[in-house]
Amino acid sequence: MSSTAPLIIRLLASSVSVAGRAGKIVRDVMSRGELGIVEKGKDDYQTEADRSAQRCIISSLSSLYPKVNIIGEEGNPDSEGEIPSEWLQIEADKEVMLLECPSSLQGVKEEDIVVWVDPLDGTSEYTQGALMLKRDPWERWKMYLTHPLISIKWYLSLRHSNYGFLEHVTVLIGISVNEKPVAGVIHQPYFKTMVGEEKQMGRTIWGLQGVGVGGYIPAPPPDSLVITTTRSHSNPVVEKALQVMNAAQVLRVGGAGYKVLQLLEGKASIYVFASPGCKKWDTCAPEAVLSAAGGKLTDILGDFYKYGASVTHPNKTGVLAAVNDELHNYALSRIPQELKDKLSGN
Ligand SMILES: Nc1ncnc2c1ncn2[C@@H]1O[C@H](COP(=O)(O)O)[C@@H](OP(=O)(O)O)[C@H]1O
Ligand SMILES: [Mg+2]
Repeated sequence: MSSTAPLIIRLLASSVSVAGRAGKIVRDVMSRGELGIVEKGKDDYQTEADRSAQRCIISSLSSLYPKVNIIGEEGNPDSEGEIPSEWLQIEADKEVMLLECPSSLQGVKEEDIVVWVDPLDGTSEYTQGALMLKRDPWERWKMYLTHPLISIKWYLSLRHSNYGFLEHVTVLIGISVNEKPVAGVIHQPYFKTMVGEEKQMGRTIWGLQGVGVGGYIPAPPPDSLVITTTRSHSNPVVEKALQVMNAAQVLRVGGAGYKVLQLLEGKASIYVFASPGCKKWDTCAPEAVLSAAGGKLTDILGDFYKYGASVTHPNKTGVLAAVNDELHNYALSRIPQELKDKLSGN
């Protein structure tokens, strides 16, 4: 890797590369079929894929950037010993290495940076996708019996299912400088593309403040108002905030990363989640990519989250994101004050 490129460019290029490696780990765990689901808290689960992908990302980035503070969703992977050598990714993405660093980020030092890692955003969708992959009904039933996330009603509806939920899964790496997300990576391990006759799995979207975004084809917002929100963590307050938006359609999908992809690809124009639940690792990379594309991500009160090393992890006052300032202002103006008070604890 050229050591003359500015640090932010090298770190973003390494993050693009390691996100792809982590995505392969996510697919490999699924192919082996043993997900190793652990319940971390209410409606909060972790699998072998979350644990291994995080170890790959943190070990690789910290071997290259030892003074950068890296915070991951799954705690401290150092306690689990050495990682397999094939997980250590030290290559940097060649295209990102060619980017021009904006002058405001040229002098950034490792000590100024906090990296937020969500190794597998959309864990509910990942585990539910695993169930769909079991084509043998007996195998499915056995997995269902050990599966804490799925209701019997949902299980019975599987007859007409497809593998769609796996597309909601993303690997998120957000780079913040002086508390602000300035660069980010959203990798989609199950995105399928055809390269000639060959099917290729996975794509990586990146964003850099002052430069722009890459890895996907941008599209304008839909003509009518389409809102995207959670499909697995709803509650009455979340629903109330959706009702007041007057939307033509509500798109319920998994993961903060995938919801921001809906905005970037012109499938929705606003992302509303009026609830605590998301954490800094869920929103750092999506915020960085969305703002590099001209959008805005804040809490439900319209305030930006801060991403310094000492902040608390939960995003207590929800998420409000839009493809541009005008739609963000619109959404903010629709949220009733009593709902804002409720979330901010007033
Ligand atoms: N009520 C809740 N409890 C736990 N986690 C929540 C939550 N609401 C949102 N989250 C987390 O925020 C992310 C996006 O959620 P959602 O898909 O519902 O929009 C998910 O990240 P992970 O999948 O990485 O855990 C999810 O776990
Ligand atoms: Mg997440």
